[in-house]
Amino acid sequence: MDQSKEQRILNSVSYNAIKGDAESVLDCIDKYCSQKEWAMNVGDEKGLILDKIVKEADPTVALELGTYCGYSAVRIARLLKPSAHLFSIEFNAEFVPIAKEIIEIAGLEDKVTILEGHAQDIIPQLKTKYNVDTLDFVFLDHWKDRYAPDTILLEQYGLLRKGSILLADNIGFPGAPDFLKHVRNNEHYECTHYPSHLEYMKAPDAMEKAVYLG
Ligand SMILES: Nc1ncnc2c1ncn2CCCCCNC(=O)c1cc(-c2ccc(F)cc2)cc(O)c1O
Ligand SMILES: [Mg+2]
Repeated sequence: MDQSKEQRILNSVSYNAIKGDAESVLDCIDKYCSQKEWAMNVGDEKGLILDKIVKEADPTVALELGTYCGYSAVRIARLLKPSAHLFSIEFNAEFVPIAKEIIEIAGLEDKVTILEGHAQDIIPQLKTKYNVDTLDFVFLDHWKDRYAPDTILLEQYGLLRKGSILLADNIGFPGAPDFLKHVRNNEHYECTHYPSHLEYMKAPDAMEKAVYLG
């Protein structure tokens, strides 16, 4: 059976990255996906915006929706302080082992827990099953039409606190209009728009930061 694109990305990281060096893992994926095969990692340009917001948030508990190959999990986890942890939810069973391997090559396996399943099924379990109190930072990068309903779930399950920072990928393309409608002109959120470009392409894209005000 032919290997998948995601398996080929893992092969490239495994062969070219320096073990335990998160930066080299990111550089390897960005190089492969800009020169060989496009893939839906947040990428180097939007990755700098992600870095900036993670540093600003300095989260103790972070959540990512949509792990894919683990690129943004490595990007986030490499910036976390020693006591901090990232939960990343991925529903595609084929991607989970690949992401786990890439996160391990980056030496960040102790900082990241990948939870397999749909966000809408796992979010309700975060407090009871995963001992989460509230989330300091959430990166939304899964199905674009799930951003809004899953944000509402986070609110309803008391997982957001005054100052929790949400950052959403692909506000420009593929777009997440319902999410923008939910957080903008909403007294419970303070929003900031970050224009950028689609990963590894010239096409415009953007990210949206939404700070929960309680
Ligand atoms: N825990 C969970 N719950 C629900 N869904 C879950 C999930 N875990 C995973 N998924 C399912 C996510 C599937 C991938 C989501 N991301 C995307 O669909 C995505 C697409 C593009 C794109 C751009 C230009 C194009 F021409 C084509 C595609 C770019 C991006 O940066 C994207 O993030
Ligand atoms: Mg994305």
